[in-house]
Amino acid sequence: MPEVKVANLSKRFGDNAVLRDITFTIADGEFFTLLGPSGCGKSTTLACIAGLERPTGGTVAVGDTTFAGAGTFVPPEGRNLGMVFQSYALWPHMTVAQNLAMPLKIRKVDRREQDTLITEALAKVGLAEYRDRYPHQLSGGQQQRVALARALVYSPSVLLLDEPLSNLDAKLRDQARAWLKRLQTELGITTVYVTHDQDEALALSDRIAVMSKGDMVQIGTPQEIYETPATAEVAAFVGRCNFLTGTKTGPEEVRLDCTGQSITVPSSSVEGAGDVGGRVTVAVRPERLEIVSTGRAGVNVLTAQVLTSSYVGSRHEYDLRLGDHVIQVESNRPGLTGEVTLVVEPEACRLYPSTDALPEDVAALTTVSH
Ligand SMILES: Nc1ncnc2c1ncn2[C@@H]1O[C@H](COP(=O)(O)OP(=O)(O)OP(=O)(O)O)[C@@H](O)[C@H]1O
Repeated sequence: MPEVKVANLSKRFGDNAVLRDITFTIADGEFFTLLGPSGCGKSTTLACIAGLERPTGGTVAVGDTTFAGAGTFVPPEGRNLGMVFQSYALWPHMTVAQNLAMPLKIRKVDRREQDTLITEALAKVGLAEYRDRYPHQLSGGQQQRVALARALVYSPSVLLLDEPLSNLDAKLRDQARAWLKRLQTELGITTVYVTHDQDEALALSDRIAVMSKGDMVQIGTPQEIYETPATAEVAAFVGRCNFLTGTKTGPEEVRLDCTGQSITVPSSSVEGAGDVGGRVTVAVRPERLEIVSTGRAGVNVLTAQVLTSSYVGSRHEYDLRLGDHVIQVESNRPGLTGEVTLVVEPEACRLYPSTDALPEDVAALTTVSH
């Protein structure tokens, strides 16, 4: 299977620049996810790879073939890419087998060969027995598998999936996610996946590309994206995160605005957050904060008040008041109320320049009125 190379891709709709200088290379067999909030340009990027949109600038190449750029534009039907979109768009008046036959007819595959390919594709998605059913006789999950089989039936070089699971209910979606991952691994097909669901991106991907307002913000493995987000915005978007503003008072010390207390932080920080005297945002994940027995001494011991608690099966989630801030903490300790002692391991903290914009809803969540 070939590599997918997108270089300096830009796209404008009239005056609106929706993609700016997007560059990434997807390796053979990789599961690569474009992740970001609604409107950031994920689907447009995928559409430029598919040939459904013509880029304003930059290049798109698969293997040694340039599909777009330098005066070239190959239409979608010339690209041999498999596509599945949010609405599976099966033809309702055709059986499963007839749905799968359509792309083969368009490619003028002979009838006997068609039959073999349809049987193979349905076996891949576990629906060999369903070839004569109509779409309305299938569950949502099964319809989505048929859509996938229809995209695989002509052996595409790359699979492009745009929110293919978003029409499924939560439980079915979890099952479909696991199934899709197994299938992709078995087939070893290079896959570009679009989602705004961070859990889905973390669970499925070999690498994730996080986009924001038409820019590529970070590309990395799920672990890199979650544990070392490049910006506070990525930290806020991928997983839950607390943000505390303060002033850097030493190479490894920040005085927090919310309590006036100083905490020890790692000496390494995101570029622009390193200068002593500068304003910073400290980001820390809820599961990296620890509620301990009162009276504990040591580094980064803070006092907070329990505002609310909720039991979510595998753990308890607490909203705590820390000075004039609300922070979220995950804990195994049930039934905590009143004052609690909190430990913030220095290594759990990540520092960003405080000018790093946070989404408004996150900023609003972290402040409490007195
Ligand atoms: N055909 C079009 N004409 C004009 N503007 C468009 C067109 N298609 C997309 N846009 C705009 O481009 C921007 C990016 O859209 P895109 O669909 O790529 O975002 P997205 O990240 O996939 O969002 P979502 O998750 O909501 O699908 C949006 O502001 C959108 O309104």
